[in-house]
Amino acid sequence: MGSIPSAVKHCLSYETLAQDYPWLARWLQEEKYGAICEFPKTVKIVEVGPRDGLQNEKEMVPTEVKIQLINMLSETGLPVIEATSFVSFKWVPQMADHVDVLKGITKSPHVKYPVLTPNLRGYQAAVEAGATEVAVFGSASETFSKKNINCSIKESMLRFKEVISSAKQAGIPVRGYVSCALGCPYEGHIEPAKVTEVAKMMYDLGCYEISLGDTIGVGTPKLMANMLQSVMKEIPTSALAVHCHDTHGQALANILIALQMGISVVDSSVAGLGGCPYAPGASGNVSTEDVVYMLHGLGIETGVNLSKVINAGEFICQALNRRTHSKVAQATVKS
Ligand SMILES: CC(C)(COP(=O)([O-])OP(=O)([O-])OC[C@H]1O[C@@H](n2cnc3c(N)ncnc32)[C@H](O)[C@@H]1OP(=O)([O-])[O-])[C@@H](O)C(=O)NCCC(=O)NCCSC(=O)C[C@@](C)(O)CC(=O)[O-]
Repeated sequence: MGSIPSAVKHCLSYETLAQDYPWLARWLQEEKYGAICEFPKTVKIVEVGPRDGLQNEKEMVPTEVKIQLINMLSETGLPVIEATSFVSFKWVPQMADHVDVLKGITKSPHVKYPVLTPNLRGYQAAVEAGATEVAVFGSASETFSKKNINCSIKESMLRFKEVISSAKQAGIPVRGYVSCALGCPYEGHIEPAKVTEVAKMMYDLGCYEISLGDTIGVGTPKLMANMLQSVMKEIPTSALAVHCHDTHGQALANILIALQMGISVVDSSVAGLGGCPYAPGASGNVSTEDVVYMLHGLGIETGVNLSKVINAGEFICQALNRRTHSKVAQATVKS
């Protein structure tokens, strides 16, 4: 079991500790107390910029710009690029060109291009347009569920069930999102038990991966650890991802603790673009550039070429006439 600090031995039963906090137990097992605990050797980055990053833009972003952004990102080594969403154009006008985007991109055989599908109608349209992976998106907050997808959590599960059973028949993998995992713009604090319940329902329905979203970026590492600890009791760690918005500047810290707890899938957005139209106050996602920089600095492999991501970020920022939110890009690109 390695050397356990005597202070810990005296305060707590190590067995109880190891049972309740498996990630902490792993950490304590390190021979050198104080050494950084085991991080995953590789991390899969799920790039959500073209969808989450652009969905909240007020001015319509030309379809060709979206296509060029995805094509540039496809050359960076990113394994997953969320391309668009098959939602109602009345709800999210920016994603109305979903068919043209999905059909217009040059698909790399090394990249997956999932799209959001809130219901069977969206799923069918996505598949018709060539989608080979989809994502359903639920919420741990009842109010957010109603505001975002116009139905209760219970109703959303019925919709997801339809999508997932059709997808299963077609051999299409389905990812699941749980929004408001660390707080809700309408309800405030969300109990980890509620996040766990919703995540478990989606996992049991057949989502291969559950992405836990700090939709409005209110989380802190402590909240992240508490929430993950609860969810990990029900869902294998290898099937979990974190999706952090950086509203309060906590995203990298939250990701770091998630990595220390064994999470090896991280969502991020090029140039830190983003925000959900139904989550007032939410700022952009954590930037892909900053996540890649941190991961590489930790010696974690991503397969991603940082300078190519910075170029893609520069491209989209120029197209939007916007300064990048990525600190790494700001430090690297001389304007
Ligand atoms: C879910 C619905 C469609 C329900 O919308 P609804 O109004 O309940 O559905 P409805 O069945 O009553 O239909 C209303 C209209 O939408 C149409 N419709 C119905 N379904 C579709 C569809 N799939 N695609 C296109 N159109 C659709 C339907 O045909 C009808 O058209 P009308 O008769 O009025 O002309 C709507 O609420 C919606 O589109 N919501 C999407 C909201 C959204 O995209 N939010 C952002 C993504 S979530 C997010 O960003 C968070 C995340 C994932 O990043 C993680 C995190 O950060 O936490």
